[in-house]
Amino acid sequence: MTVQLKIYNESTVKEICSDRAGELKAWQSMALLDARDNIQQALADAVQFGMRFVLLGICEDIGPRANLGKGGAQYAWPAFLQQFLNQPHNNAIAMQKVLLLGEVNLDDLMQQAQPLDNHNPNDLAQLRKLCAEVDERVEAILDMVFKAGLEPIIIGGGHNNCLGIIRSLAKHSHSAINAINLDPHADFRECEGRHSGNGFRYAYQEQLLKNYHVIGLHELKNNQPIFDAMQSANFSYTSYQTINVKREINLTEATTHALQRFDNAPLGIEVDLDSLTNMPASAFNYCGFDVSDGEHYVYLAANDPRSAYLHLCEAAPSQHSHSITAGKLQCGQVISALVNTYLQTKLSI
Ligand SMILES: N=CN[C@@H](CCC(=O)O)C(=O)O
Repeated sequence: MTVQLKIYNESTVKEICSDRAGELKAWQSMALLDARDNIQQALADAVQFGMRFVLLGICEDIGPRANLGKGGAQYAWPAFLQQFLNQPHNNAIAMQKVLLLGEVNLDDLMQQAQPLDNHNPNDLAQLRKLCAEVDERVEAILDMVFKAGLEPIIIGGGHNNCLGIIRSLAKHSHSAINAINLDPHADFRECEGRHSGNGFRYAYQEQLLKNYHVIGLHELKNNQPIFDAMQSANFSYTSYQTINVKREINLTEATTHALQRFDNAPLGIEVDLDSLTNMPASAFNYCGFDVSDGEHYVYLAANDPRSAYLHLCEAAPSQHSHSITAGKLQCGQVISALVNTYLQTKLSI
């Protein structure tokens, strides 16, 4: 299979970046892949040159739409880049260790998905088939990233993309993996065709997910079969109600206890941006966590030496109630804050 990857070069980056005399911006300190070479070799060379992290974008809303949800998740990655690349560079984060790889090439699939109406059963089935194709493309790129020994940060698109990431990491580590997820939804719906609400269920069915814990799962935003399936898989959660309503346990304790229960298998850090209050997303949430809670969760999980990737998904700038411009600013800033937290934490351990 040809790897469907749009590798960024200087001109891609310059289109969205600005400069200022007397200061360095993040983009001026980061590396791009030298795409003249074979990609796998170029990634290996990047490691030799001191790269540790890879930024990879996924510009799709096929998964959320295939889950009967709303579109717009394809705009999260460019919104993130606009903010993140233009932030000033200083000693707080060694951006020299960050490789801006590019984005999964999904242009053809997005084009096929564009006219489909998820209220029409035939179109819905087609969206789910396209989502399975997205899975394959995500997996193929991550195979190269993990093989090179790089740590990916995957941004944009729906939560469906956890499956491609988990398949790749499990293959690379020759074992099922563990995942922690800040999310009001378990995304453990039945395997009825691929979409953003069943990535962890498929991973479990494929025996790629050993243990799975959801932080902030909303007791009233998941159907009973999801709770039953989570229980029979022996997976766990700490509910939003337990943390924020009854306040029986705080976010720090909930996350720390969950991390302590995992074994030594590689760990995926998952954040559904709809866990945060007022984030533009398909499942817009007025009853969620603050941005600083999200940062704290990422900080705790990134401090765990088993953590192997960060996946930030479901933000959809076009779902902002005022304008897509306001949505891009909000998604860009919040996703950047989570990436900054991850990098600062990982670089300090
Ligand atoms: N990844 C999110 N899944 C949720 C929300 C669906 C939506 O409204 O987009 C779910 O399946 O319930």
